[in-house]
Amino acid sequence: MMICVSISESVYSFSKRVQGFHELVARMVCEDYGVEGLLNSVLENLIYEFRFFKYKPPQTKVGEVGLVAHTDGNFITIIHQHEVEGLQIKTKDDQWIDVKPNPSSFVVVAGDVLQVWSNDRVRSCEHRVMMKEDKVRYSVGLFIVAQGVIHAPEELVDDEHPLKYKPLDIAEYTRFTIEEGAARQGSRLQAFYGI
Ligand SMILES: O=C(O)CCC(=O)C(=O)O
Ligand SMILES: [Fe+2]
Repeated sequence: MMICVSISESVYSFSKRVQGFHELVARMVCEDYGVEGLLNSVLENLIYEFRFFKYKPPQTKVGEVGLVAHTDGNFITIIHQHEVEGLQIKTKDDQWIDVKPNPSSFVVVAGDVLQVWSNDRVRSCEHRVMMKEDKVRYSVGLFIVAQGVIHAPEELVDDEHPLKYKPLDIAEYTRFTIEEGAARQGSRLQAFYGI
């Protein structure tokens, strides 16, 4: 029982710190696009889900897929890998690059909802897990999830950036991403909007 209490306290305090880091990232995004006045309304509409992942060592060969390529359907995800590598990010020129684990580093992954909110200024990032070492792999992620209906603020719509997406109903999009599953080829956001 004591162990449970101390684990839940540790998880809570760790996730609170990562939440603080996310708030900094959100501030940087808003400042970068000249909409710092919107920061509070963006943050107010978010909830935080902390998830733990455990990947078995590769069953047949080293270099097995642990998690298929996908973009996250939420706003932003912050990932931390514990010791064993595996996370890969796809670059703009379609190259997969390894993200090496480091005790003090976190990976900030833009999700589909940030792409909609930013009117395509920030693109959701394709990533996957490749099991390259013959070891169990642990990672944690703080999934920052928007609620309600998300649309690009008018400040981010202009002649150079015409409105790209109709308002996104998060509940409807979540249902769609669950039905499509992570294994779908191509962008779920594009499929949802039929573009
Ligand atoms: O385990 C990881 O490093 C990534 C997990 C992930 O991308 C996800 O659950 O969406
Ligand atoms: Fe992901």
